[in-house]
Amino acid sequence: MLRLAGVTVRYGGTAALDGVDLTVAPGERVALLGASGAGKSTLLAVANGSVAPTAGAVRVLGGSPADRRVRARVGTVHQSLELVGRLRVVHNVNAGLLADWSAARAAWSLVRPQGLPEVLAALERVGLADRAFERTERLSGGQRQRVALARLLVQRPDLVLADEPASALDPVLADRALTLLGETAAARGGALVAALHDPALVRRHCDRVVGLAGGRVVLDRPVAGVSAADLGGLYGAVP
Ligand SMILES: Nc1ncnc2c1ncn2[C@@H]1O[C@H](COP(=O)(O)OP(=O)(O)OP(=O)(O)O)[C@@H](O)[C@H]1O
Repeated sequence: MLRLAGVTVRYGGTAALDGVDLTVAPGERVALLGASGAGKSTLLAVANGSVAPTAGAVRVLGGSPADRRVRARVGTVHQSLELVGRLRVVHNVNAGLLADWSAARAAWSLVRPQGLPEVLAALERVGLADRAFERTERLSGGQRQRVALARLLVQRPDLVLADEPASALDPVLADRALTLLGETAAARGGALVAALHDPALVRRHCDRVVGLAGGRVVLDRPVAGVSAADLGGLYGAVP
């Protein structure tokens, strides 16, 4: 489903990833943990093809992550959300369907939202049906995070990548968001890889923990085998 072999990403003198080997199988729910700057976002960016490795090889769903057909099957909740603030919520959610559409249909969707029943159903699932026609920039940070989640739901990807998808959500909504991400991956027999900081969410929603430090994998274990001391090692102190 996802395979990184000896992947290094350099930004000038900094190695954001340094010789990372990682294989994720269908059905797995993997939590990426690590301190700020450890390389979590870079690993997700390499997996969705938005960053090319300086060295090493990446295979996603049997192909290259740069391949347009592969990218259409990979859904990402970005840390920066990647929403267009002046567009209405429905238009941003619609973008999850774009890969399946012709250019003409995509352009027309900006005038008249296409796939509306699906879009509204996704907004209902994230608790935002009543904000569907509002300008996205008027929503709170947590509401915007749920718009990005709804966009991923309508995309129905095989591989779900999420970069701190619950960082702006209250505990109940965070739990719901992780449930939806896991269900979305499971619906297509896929996998979930999520950068998370909350150990409680990790324990409830993931099977495996991959810990990064300084761009290297320093921990790779089933979640049941991860101790508070392991987490302390990743973050420099026991949380
Ligand atoms: N576009 C970039 N240009 C230069 N350096 C970058 C860039 N993106 C990331 N880096 C560097 O790569 C390293 C890893 O960054 P990354 O964003 O992957 O960490 P992270 O674990 O996701 O951190 P956080 O938890 O703060 O989001 C950091 O040292 C960062 O400064």
